Order: sequence, then C-alpha cells, then structure tokens
Amino acid sequence: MMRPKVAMIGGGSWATAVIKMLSDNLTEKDIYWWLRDTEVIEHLKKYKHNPKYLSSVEIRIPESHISDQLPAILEPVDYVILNVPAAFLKESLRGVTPEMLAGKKIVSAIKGIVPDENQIIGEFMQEKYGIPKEDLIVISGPCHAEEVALEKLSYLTISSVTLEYAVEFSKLLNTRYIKTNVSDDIYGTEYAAVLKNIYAVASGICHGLGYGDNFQAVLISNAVREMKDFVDAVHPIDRDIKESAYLGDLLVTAYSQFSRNRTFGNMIGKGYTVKSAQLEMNMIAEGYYATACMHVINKKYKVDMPISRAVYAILYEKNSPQIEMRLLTEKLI
Ligand SMILES: NC(=O)C1=CN([C@@H]2O[C@H](COP(=O)(O)OP(=O)(O)OC[C@H]3O[C@@H](n4cnc5c(N)ncnc54)[C@H](OP(=O)(O)O)[C@@H]3O)[C@@H](O)[C@H]2O)C=CC1
Ligand SMILES: O=C(CO)COP(=O)(O)O
Repeated sequence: MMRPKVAMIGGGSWATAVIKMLSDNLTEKDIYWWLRDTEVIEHLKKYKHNPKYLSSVEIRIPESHISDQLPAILEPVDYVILNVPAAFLKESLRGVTPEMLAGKKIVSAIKGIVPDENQIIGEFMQEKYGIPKEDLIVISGPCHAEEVALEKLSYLTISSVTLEYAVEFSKLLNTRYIKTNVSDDIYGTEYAAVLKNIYAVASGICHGLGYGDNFQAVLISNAVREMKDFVDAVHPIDRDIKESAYLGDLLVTAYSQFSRNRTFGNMIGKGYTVKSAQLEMNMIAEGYYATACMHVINKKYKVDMPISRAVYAILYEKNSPQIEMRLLTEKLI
C-alpha cells in the first residue's frame, strides 16, 4: 500500500487517543475524522484540540479531513476505524451502504455489543454490511485513553484472521509509547473485551459496597475463569487467557482509577440508580449495555456465569446490590 488513508468514526476519548497514536506514528498516512458534533468540529479546526475529551491532546489533521459528513470521510480511505460506543453504532452508520464500505478494511476499536442485534461488531459488520471476515481487524488490549494522552507505555493487540492485515495495521499504531502484538482470534478478543466491562462493573459495585482488595482479587480470579469458559464455548480454539488482550484488559479495567465501567459500578454499589450514575458520568460505560446483551447471547451457550448474572440482576431486575453480591460470594472460590 502506498500511503495509507485511515478514517476515524467517533469523537470520544478512545477515538481521540487513537488519532494521537496514528499521528505520532512515523509512517506517512492521511487521517480523516468523522464526528457527529459540529461545535466540536469547529473547535478542532480552530484550536486543534477536542474540547470534550482528552483536551490536552494536540490534533494535527488538516481541517478539510474533519467533518460530520460520513460518506465524504469514507470515500477516499483504505481503513475505517469504528470507535463509537456500540449502543450508538447503528445510529452513527445511518445512511452508510455496503457499497460505501466495499473493499475497505474495517477496524473495530469498540468494546461492546450492538443492542437489539446482540452481535459483536465483527459479526454485525459481516451480516449488515457484507464485510468479508478476512477484512475485519480488531484493536484490543489494556489501554486507557487517558494514559495514551500522557504517553504512558501501553500494549495493544491487533487481531485479524488475515494476519498480514493485522501486521500492516499495527505498523500504523506503534509509537514510542505504544507497542503492538498480533493475533488471529477476532472473536475471542472481541468477546473478552465485552466481558471485562461487565466484570469491571461488578468490581465497582463491590468496591462501592465496601468490599476490600482481598475480595476484589477473588472476584477477578473468578472473572477470568468465567471469561475463559464463555470465549471457549463461543469460539473454541487454543488460546492463552493470560495474554494481555484477555486477562490484561480485565485487570486494568477492574483496578484502574480511569475505568468508566468500574466508576459506574462503584456508583451503583453506593446506591445511585442506573440513570443517576449515567448522568454523573460524561462518558459511556459499555458494561451496562453489554450486561443485557450477554444475558440474551448466553441463553444459546448456557455457560455458567455467576458474576455476569449477578450484575444483570442488579442493573436490569433492580435487585439489591447488597443481596446479589452476598449471594455471589457463596459461589466464588
Ligand atoms: N476510553 C477508553 O479508554 C477506551 C474505550 N474503548 C472503547 O471505545 C469505544 C468508544 O468509547 P469512548 O471513546 O470511551 O467513549 P466516551 O465515553 O469517551 O465518549 C462517548 C462517545 O459516545 C458518543 N455518544 C454519546 N451519546 C451518543 C448518542 N446518543 N448517539 C451517538 N453518539 C453518542 C459521544 O459523542 P458526543 O461527544 O458527540 O456526545 C462520544 O463520541 C467504546 O466501545 C469503548 O469501550 C476501548 C479502549 C479504551
Ligand atoms: O477498555 C478499556 C481499557 O482497556 C476502557 O474501559 P474502562 O474505561 O471501563 O476501563
């Protein structure tokens, strides 16, 4: 490929962080950015910073490459990075046809499930847009946008069944502070990233209820087993769940002060309602939506998932967090 052209779809903190990586990476490339908010676009063009997320990051993209007109952003590019919370993916792609995406590599940076469809992003893009499995790429791994802004060393896993595409794309992200590795496990890495958000909500709820670090360690040990049982049931291949795309992402999200999902769970544990916790945050906790989707998806696989079940009972059946977590403590080892 001569000079790669990459489109970012989404304007949140992770989109801003990945734009920074692409800009700091030394491979010559053209970056295009779609955001829905026209005021943010004006600000970006005038002041070169995103006023809403990671506002310290300097944006070095030509003004003409930033727009709320999705077809124009998609037209010239080779790679399309999907980077909106899964709950807003359909809305963000409204008006996009399979023809507009044909021949492009579709990169999911999303860690969530498309509501109503109950599909991970790779499945959704294959089914709704006819994207061949071979053209899908997944970005995962333990990496908070806030630490990217601070240029703290972080590791990403780039997955594709076409390993050569994973390698090619990873070469656009490597920087002084970003290291990448590749994998062909597009389903396992996507599902693991979805599940870790649910476990981070559980971790936050327990913290909010007053459980200590000793218990958190047991919770997360059980969570990694639950994660393994589920991804092995959905896509049984030989994988090491201790790799950073699986266990690593679970650990960072369950313990980091930057975790959206843990913060959300913590508020639920402290007695906030779902609505008030969501209003308190200016960011999206994917785990809230994923909990309902996974509940439906697991009706097919019937994996024993006591932690996910407890979070579902708290968030969607309005059961008491105290009681549900006490019941859960009886099931952990
Ligand atoms: N943040 C992180 O560190 C990481 C996030 N991810 C994943 O990246 C994806 C994007 O999340 P992230 O960047 O964190 O999101 P943020 O919480 O930072 O930002 C929220 C995004 O959602 C958009 N949004 C909010 N409400 C709506 C709506 N009603 N319709 C359409 N869009 C809406 C916002 O647009 P607007 O500003 O216009 O309201 C904004 O782009 C998620 O799947 C997340 O799991 C993955 C790795 C790390
Ligand atoms: O996926 C993430 C970090 O790898 C971000 O999710 P949280 O903010 O919930 O931790």
